[in-house]
Amino acid sequence: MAVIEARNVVKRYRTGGETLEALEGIDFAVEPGEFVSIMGPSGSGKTTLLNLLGLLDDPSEGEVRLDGEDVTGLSDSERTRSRKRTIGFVFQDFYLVPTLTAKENVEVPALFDHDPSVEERSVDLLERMGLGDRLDHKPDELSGGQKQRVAIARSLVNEPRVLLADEPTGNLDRETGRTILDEFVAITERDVAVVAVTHDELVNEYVDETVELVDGHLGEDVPGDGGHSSAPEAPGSEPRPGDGDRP
Ligand SMILES: Nc1ncnc2c1ncn2[C@@H]1O[C@H](COP(=O)(O)OP(=O)(O)OP(=O)(O)O)[C@@H](O)[C@H]1O
Repeated sequence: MAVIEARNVVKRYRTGGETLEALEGIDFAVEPGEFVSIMGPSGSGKTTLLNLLGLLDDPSEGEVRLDGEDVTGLSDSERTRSRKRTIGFVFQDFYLVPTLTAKENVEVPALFDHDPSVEERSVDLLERMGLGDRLDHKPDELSGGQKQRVAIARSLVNEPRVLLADEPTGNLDRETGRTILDEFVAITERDVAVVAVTHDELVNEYVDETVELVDGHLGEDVPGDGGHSSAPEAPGSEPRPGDGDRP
């Protein structure tokens, strides 16, 4: 069953007396462990769709389902709870807190849970991302790719089942982009679904499927290269730093 699904979703924005239909009836679903990219020209509705899938915004019509349950009618607090339990976000600009260390940044989404295991989870995630020797570095002491990996670790701290990423390789050089995409593939191997909005063709070497958005419509689905099962340059199944410590 799909972990997250949009059914016939329409999104209209009203500004200055005008109505713009940004999404015109979208059906989209992602299964656990699937890696899907959403591509399309600027203004085609990609971020709008990602925000709806991430329960950051409500559709004007249609349904968004988490684990088969329609979440469109939920109250704000119920929706926040569902979002926190199920969904992690990776933003293009990282949004790390400059005064906090890498370890503290990863702990931020779990801060109010008073969960004593959060520090251990943070260290574990950063080690998995190959940042075991950068735990106490602040963002301005890290490279772009390292910052992105801290942001990915942070998105995973509440053990989400879906990771939504907006232009995850947008600010990175190619080699660092590949490292990040390898991380995503490794995450899907833990049954987390990954949805990435992107303009970057490199992403398509790694995904199971690419969907095209054009003017608020979905075009044809294109099977990806299935990086995590076949592409030799996508070694998602290789051991990652820190994996050896895991049971
Ligand atoms: N809050 C808003 N209010 C009014 N119009 C909006 C709002 N957000 C987006 N739009 C409009 O909806 C359409 C889709 O925008 P969206 O940001 O989803 O596109 P996108 O495909 O992510 O674009 P890009 O690749 O440039 O980020 C655009 O025409 C945009 O101007």
